[in-house]
Amino acid sequence: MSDSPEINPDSSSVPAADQPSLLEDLKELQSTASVEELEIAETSARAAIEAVVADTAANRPSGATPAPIAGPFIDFDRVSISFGDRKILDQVSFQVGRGQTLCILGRSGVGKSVSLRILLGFLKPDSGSVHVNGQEITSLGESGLQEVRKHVTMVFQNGALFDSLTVGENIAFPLREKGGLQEDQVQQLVTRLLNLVEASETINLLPSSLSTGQRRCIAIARALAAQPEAILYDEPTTMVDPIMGRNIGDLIQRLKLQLGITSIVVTHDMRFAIRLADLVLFLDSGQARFFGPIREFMECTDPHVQQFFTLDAYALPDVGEAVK
Ligand SMILES: Nc1ncnc2c1ncn2[C@@H]1O[C@H](COP(=O)(O)OP(=O)(O)OP(=O)(O)O)[C@@H](O)[C@H]1O
Repeated sequence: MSDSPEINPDSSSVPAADQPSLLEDLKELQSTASVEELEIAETSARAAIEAVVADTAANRPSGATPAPIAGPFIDFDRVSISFGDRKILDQVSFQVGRGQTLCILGRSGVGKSVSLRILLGFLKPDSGSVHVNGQEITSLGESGLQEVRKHVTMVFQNGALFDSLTVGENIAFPLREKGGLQEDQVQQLVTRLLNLVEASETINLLPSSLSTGQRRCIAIARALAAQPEAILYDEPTTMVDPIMGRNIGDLIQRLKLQLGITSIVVTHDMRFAIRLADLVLFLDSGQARFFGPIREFMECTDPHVQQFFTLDAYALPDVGEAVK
C-alpha cells in the first residue's frame, strides 16, 4: 500500500534535527516553485516558527510557569467516576510526558470526554488522583483550577469561538485578557499565530463564515495565544473532510515538534492516532484495556482491542491494512 500510515517514532528518542518539521511541508512545493521562491518560503516559515516560539517564551509573565518537574507532565492515577449507578471510569491510570502526544481511543460512551473534563477540573473523580506538572488538582478550588487551565487548555469540537468577533479578535482576546502587551504586539502575535495555523486569510472573517475545519484551526490558534503547555483536543477530525483532517493532524504534530506542546487527543479515527500518537489509552467498559506506546497497541492481542480494530476496519477499510 503506497500511502500506508507511518508509526511515529518516540519523540524522546529522535534527535530534533531528524524530526519532521514545518519546513518539510515545503518540500511539496519543490515540483512547482523556483529555488528563490522556495528559499523565501522556507525563510518565512522558519521565521514564523521562531517568532512564535520567542514570543511564547518572552510574553509569559515571569513566575507564571511552574518549573518543570521530573516525571510525567500529566499523571492520572487509579481514577474512578460514576454517574448514578453507572461506573464510567474504573481505576483508570495513564501518564503523559512533557511534549508527548496521547490519543484516547474507545467506542462511544466509554468516558473519553469525561477523562478530559476531569483533567481540566470540570468534573471531580470519586477516587484516584490527577497530577498536572506535579500538582494534585482534584482537591483544588476554582481559583486553583483556573491557574491550571492557563497551562492546560482545551480545543472543543465546535471551536467555541465568539461568533460576534472576527477571527483576529477571537485570537487577540486571550492576549488582551492576560494583559502586559502593547496593542501592536497583540496584532503581531495574532498575525504570527494565524500564519502558524496557515489561516492568515481569515483574519477579518466572522467564525460563522468558516468551515468546521477552519474553525478548529482558529480555535487552536486561540488556544496557543494563551501560551499553554498542554492542549486537549476532543474529536478534532469529526465532521471535517480527510484533507482538513490531515491538516489538523499536521498542525498538532508541528506544535509538538516546534513548541514542545503536550497533547491529549480524543479520537475515533485510527489513522489519525497512528500518525500522531506516541501513546495510546484504549478505554473499554470503564477500564484502561491498553495504555502504552502506539507500536505496542498496534500489536495488542487483547480481544477487546482486536474487536475495536475489526469494527474500525469496517468503517475505514484501509485502516484494516495498517493494523495487519
Ligand atoms: N455530567 C454527566 N452526568 C451524567 N452522565 C454523564 C455526564 N457526563 C457524561 N456522562 C455519561 O458518561 C458516559 C461517557 O461520556 P463521554 O462523553 O465521556 O463519552 P465518550 O467516550 O467521549 O463518547 P463519544 O465518543 O460518543 O463522545 C456517557 O454515557 C455519558 O452520557
